[in-house]
Amino acid sequence: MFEKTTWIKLPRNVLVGHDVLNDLGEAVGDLYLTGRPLIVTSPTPNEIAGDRVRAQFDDPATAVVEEASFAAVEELKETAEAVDPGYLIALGGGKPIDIAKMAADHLDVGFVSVPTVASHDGIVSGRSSIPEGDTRHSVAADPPLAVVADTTLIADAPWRLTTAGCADIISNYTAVKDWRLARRLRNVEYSEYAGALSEMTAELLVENADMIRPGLEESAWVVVKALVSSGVAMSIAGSSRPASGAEHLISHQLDRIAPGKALHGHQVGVASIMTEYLHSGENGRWNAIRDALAELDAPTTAAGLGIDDAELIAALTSAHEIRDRYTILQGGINEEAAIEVATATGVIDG
Ligand SMILES: NC(=O)C1=CN([C@@H]2O[C@H](COP(=O)(O)OP(=O)(O)OC[C@H]3O[C@@H](n4cnc5c(N)ncnc54)[C@H](OP(=O)(O)O)[C@@H]3O)[C@@H](O)[C@H]2O)C=CC1
Ligand SMILES: O=C(CO)COP(=O)(O)O
Ligand SMILES: [Zn+2]
Repeated sequence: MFEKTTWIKLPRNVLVGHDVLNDLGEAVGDLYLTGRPLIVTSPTPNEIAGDRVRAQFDDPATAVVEEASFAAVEELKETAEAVDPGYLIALGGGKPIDIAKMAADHLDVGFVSVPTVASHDGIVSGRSSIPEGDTRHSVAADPPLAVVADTTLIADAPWRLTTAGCADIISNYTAVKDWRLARRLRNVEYSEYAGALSEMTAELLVENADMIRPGLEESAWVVVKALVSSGVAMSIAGSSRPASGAEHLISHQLDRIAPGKALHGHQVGVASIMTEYLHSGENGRWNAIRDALAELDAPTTAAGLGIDDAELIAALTSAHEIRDRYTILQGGINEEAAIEVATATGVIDG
């Protein structure tokens, strides 16, 4: 008997463009939600856009989160108990969006994502990534009911956050290679649709890297659209597989070994250069990944990430231990081989 079931949860409305923050109320109205909104934001986006958001709703409440942590999720749930919102609106970067996403799941209400930076694909996905101690938990949750991404705001945000978003997308290229490898060697469930969408998104960004420039609204638009595609690919797959392979394992290890030194997207970008080399050897496309990152002003070396060579090698050699996800690093890479790949790709000087 045929027993497969596919349940894909996707945002219903995705609005990307010039001044679309002014259309947030209308986009939310179109979702037929009831009750008052609780706006979950952090200090800077609250200052930049909080009033414009509040002005579009009756009786809105606001919670300002300062850090991404499980304690912040619990605190937000307590606020929600007092406020009794019908839904949450997450306004800001990954920090308030992840907190709102997780709290919305626990509270069994929907949430709307209003990113003010294009820093990684978590701003549109159904996954929260919350640090706790020296580990990072990747938690499944429902994706946003709608995404409203104002490219005017995002184009004005710090450029390094946008280049991190680009690098997170470029890393999908190796994530899909790892996923296919896992399908071949471990019969891991694989979605052709999600794999193709994710890969195409990364390819498009690599091809158009020279057109993505600071302060340009059109560039913000290209990057946000790519982040949306990547989030959709994860929703189709029902996991982060299309966007998270060995390069993400290395980045998650760097978060433990060298916390707070570099942005998530920048770390996965540098790691992706090396995992592409491991997949395809010296004649593979690792230099196309490196060149696209460089074109976008994203780091391509350990030094560019602000981490020392020993930290990078420690992350490479231990990345396979942190998660049960089959990748090119399955079984681990020894120190000698790690130094070899990092040196051959110019990530360390050797
Ligand atoms: N769900 C997922 O798949 C993933 C989630 N993450 C998580 O996301 C978080 C990191 O994401 P990131 O977006 O960098 O985090 P933040 O939300 O902390 O945003 C980054 C910085 O940008 C500021 N900011 C936000 N909007 C603007 C703007 N329009 N102009 C100027 N500054 C602005 C914030 O200020 P301020 O703090 O003052 O508000 C903050 O200092 C981490 O918590 C990480 O764990 C990372 C990768 C994947
Ligand atoms: O960052 C992500 C995709 O870009 C999420 O992946 P993880 O599941 O590894 O946290
Ligand atoms: Zn990522």
